[in-house]
Parts: sequence; structure tokens; C-alpha cells
Amino acid sequence: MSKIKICGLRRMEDILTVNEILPDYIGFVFAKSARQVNDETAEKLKSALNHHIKAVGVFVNDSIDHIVRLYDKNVIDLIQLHGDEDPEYIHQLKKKVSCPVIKALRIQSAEDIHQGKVYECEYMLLDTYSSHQYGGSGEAFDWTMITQMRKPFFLAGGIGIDNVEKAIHMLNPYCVDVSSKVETDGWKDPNKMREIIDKIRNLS
Ligand SMILES: O=C(O)c1ccccc1NCC(=O)[C@H](O)[C@H](O)COP(=O)(O)O
Repeated sequence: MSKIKICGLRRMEDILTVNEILPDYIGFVFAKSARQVNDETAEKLKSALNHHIKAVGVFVNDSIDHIVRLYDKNVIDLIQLHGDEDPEYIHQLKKKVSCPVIKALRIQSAEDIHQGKVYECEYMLLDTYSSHQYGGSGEAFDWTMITQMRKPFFLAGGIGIDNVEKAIHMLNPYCVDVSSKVETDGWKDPNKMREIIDKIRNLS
């Protein structure tokens, strides 16, 4: 069964909901975004998070020192690099942390998928390319472009109750990553989060 990550939590009430429904991962977006959280808020939210749920820090072209500080303070358990970080950046980061790293690829063409080979990371994350935002577009990309993934991957980009079953049956991702489609008016919606978790856990 694919795991589930709910990305972009920023309120204590979001944490109380996930503590009940227990996704495998949640994401704190530290990048510039409508879903951005600051370090202090993320620290408070993490301290209230059920220990069975892993917190992923989502970064876009951030400083390695900032990421390491959050990791050392136990605010994040995994690191998601969602910008233009190159193999050398990841190599340097890996010398300073011992947690899994997820490198996001923003997919425009089938060739983009093959870039994954060059990164020293535990997981890839495949998301939709957008010219005006790094992530959280709410749009799905053409999944037929995904072939021969050598690493376990998170599938992101417009995943919701309407297409999650198709995504899992077609691609068997390590994890599905949801954000926009479990929101109402820009905020995480407890009912939508609950509904998608139930759907995934009841798939055969
Ligand atoms: O979600 C954001 O606002 C965001 C901003 C900048 C970089 C990454 C961001 N999100 C990363 C994620 O992992 C999202 O869950 C992923 O992009 C899918 O989002 P959606 O298409 O809204 O489901």
C-alpha cells in the first residue's frame, strides 16, 4: 500500500486532525508560499505531532545551515528539496545530516524523470512543473511520462480523492503527496484529509 504525505500544515488544529488520522508524513513548507511556516511555528507544531508521523521540511534553494539547524532541533525528520538544488548541494547537505533526503523533480517532459539518477538521495518526488510556483500548484501532470523509476518516489501534483485510486493502481508510488485538494479556501480541511486517508487505506 502506498504511504501518504499531507503537505503544507501550518496550524495547531491541522496537527490535531493528523494526530487522529495518522498519515505517514506531514510537510512543513519553509519556502516562500501561501503555506509557508516560520521556524518557531514549525517547532511548536512538531512538538505536538504524534511520534508515529514523520515531519518533512520542504525547502526551495535554502541555505544548508538553515536546514541543519531545523534538523538538529528535531523540527524535521526528513528533508525535501523542491528547488534547483544541484548534486553538489545535496552532497554537502548529506555530510551534515543523517536523515533521508527527498529530491523533487518538476516534470515537464519524460526526460526530466531521468535527471533523478544524478542525485544522492533516498527518495525522488515527482511534481507538476509550473512557471510561477515551485510547488503546491494543485495540477496533475501526465503520469504516462513516468517510466523506470529506480528509486522509491513520492507522487505529487493535484492528487485528490478524484484521482488517487488511479494514481496508486497505475504507478504504485512509494507515497502519495497531497496538498491543494485537501484544502478549503486555502486551509487544510479535516474532512477532506480524513476522506483521502480512508480511501487510500481501503484500497485493495
Ligand atoms: O505547497 C506549497 O505551497 C509549496 C511551495 C513551494 C515549494 C513546494 C511546495 N509544496 C511541496 C509539496 O510537497 C506539495 O505537496 C506538492 O507540491 C503537491 O501540491 P498540490 O499540487 O497542491 O497537491
